[in-house]
Amino acid sequence: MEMKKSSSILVNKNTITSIAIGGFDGMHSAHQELFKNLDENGAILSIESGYANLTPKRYRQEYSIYPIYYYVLENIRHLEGDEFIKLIKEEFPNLKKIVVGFDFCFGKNRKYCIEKLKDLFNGEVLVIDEIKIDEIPVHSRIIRQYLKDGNIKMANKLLGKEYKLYGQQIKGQGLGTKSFVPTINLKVDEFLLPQEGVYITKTILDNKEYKSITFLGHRVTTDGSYAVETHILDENITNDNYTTQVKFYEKIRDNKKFDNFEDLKKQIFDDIELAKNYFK
Ligand SMILES: Cc1cc2nc3c(=O)[nH]c(=O)nc-3n(C[C@H](O)[C@H](O)[C@H](O)COP(=O)(O)O)c2cc1C
Ligand SMILES: Nc1ncnc2c1ncn2[C@@H]1O[C@H](COP(=O)(O)OP(=O)(O)O)[C@@H](O)[C@H]1O
Repeated sequence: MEMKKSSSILVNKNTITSIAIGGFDGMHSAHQELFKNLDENGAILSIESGYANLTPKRYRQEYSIYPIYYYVLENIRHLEGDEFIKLIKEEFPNLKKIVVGFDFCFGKNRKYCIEKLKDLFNGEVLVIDEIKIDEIPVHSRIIRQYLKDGNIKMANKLLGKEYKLYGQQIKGQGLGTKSFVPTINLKVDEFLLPQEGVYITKTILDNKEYKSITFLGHRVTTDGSYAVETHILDENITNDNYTTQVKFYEKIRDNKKFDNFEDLKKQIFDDIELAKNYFK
C-alpha cells in the first residue's frame, strides 16, 4: 500500500479562486464534504485555535490535495467582519468563492455568521448543511468524545477513515521480550489518546503497514507508568527508530491488573489470537 507523505504544498496565493474556512481538526468526513465544493484552484484556510489533537497542524496536509494555509486564531479573533473579509481579499486577490458549514461564524466575539459573510463578500458563498452520519452530527468534539470512550468504530465512521496517531519510539521497561511479547514503546505528544485498553491496530514503520495490537494505559501489572505499546503480529521487526504511525480499528478490552505475569501473558496471547482473526 502506498503511503502519502505529510508535506506542505506551496502554491501562489494569487492563483487561488476558492477557499473553505474552518478549524479542520480531524479532516473528518464533513470537512471533506466542504472540500468537494472547491474548484481546481481551491485552498483550505485553517484557523488554529491551539486545541487540535486529532490532526495536529503539521499532520493535516496529508488528508487533502488542496493546499492548507494556517492562521492563528489569537491574531485574527479581534477583527470586525469587514476587516476579516478585507484580510482574506488581500491574501487571495482572485478569490471568487467561499465554502463554509452551516455553523460558521467569525470575527470579534464570533458575532458575524453566514448572513454577514454573504453581505460582505462580493463573490459566491456556498453554505453546507449540517452533515450527519446515522443521525449523528459530524464534529471534531464528538469524535474526540468517542475516542475518549474507546468507541473507535463510531469515531472512525465519523472521521471517514481510521483514527491515526504518530509517535516516537522510546525505550520500554525491557520486560516485553523477556516476559511477554516484544513491543514498540511510543511517546505520543500532540495526539488525543483513546481510552486505556487494548486495541486492534495497524502500525506503519518506514512506509510499510503491519497488522498489530496496541496497549494504551497505565501498566498496572508491572511498573504502573503510562505506556503506549504496539506488538506487530506475524513478523519480527528490527527496532529501528522510525517515527511510527498507529491506525486504530477496534477496542477489544479494558486495561486490567493481573495477579501475576503468567496470567497477563496468557491474556496477551488471547488478545493476539483475536487480532489475527479480526484481520482474516
Ligand atoms: C496486547 C497487550 C496487552 C496488554 N495488557 C495489559 C493489561 O491489561 N494490564 C497491564 O498492566 N499491562 C498490559 N500490557 C502491558 C504489559 O504490562 C507490558 O507489555 C509489559 O509491561 C512490558 O513492557 P515493556 O515493553 O516496557 O518492557 C499489555 C501489553 C500488550 C502488548
Ligand atoms: N457536520 C458538519 N456539517 C457541515 N459543515 C460542517 C460540519 N462540521 C464542520 N463543518 C464546517 O467545516 C468548517 C470547519 O469547521 P470546524 O469548526 O473546524 O469543524 P468541527 O465542527 O468538526 O469542529 C466550518 O466551515 C464548519 O462550519
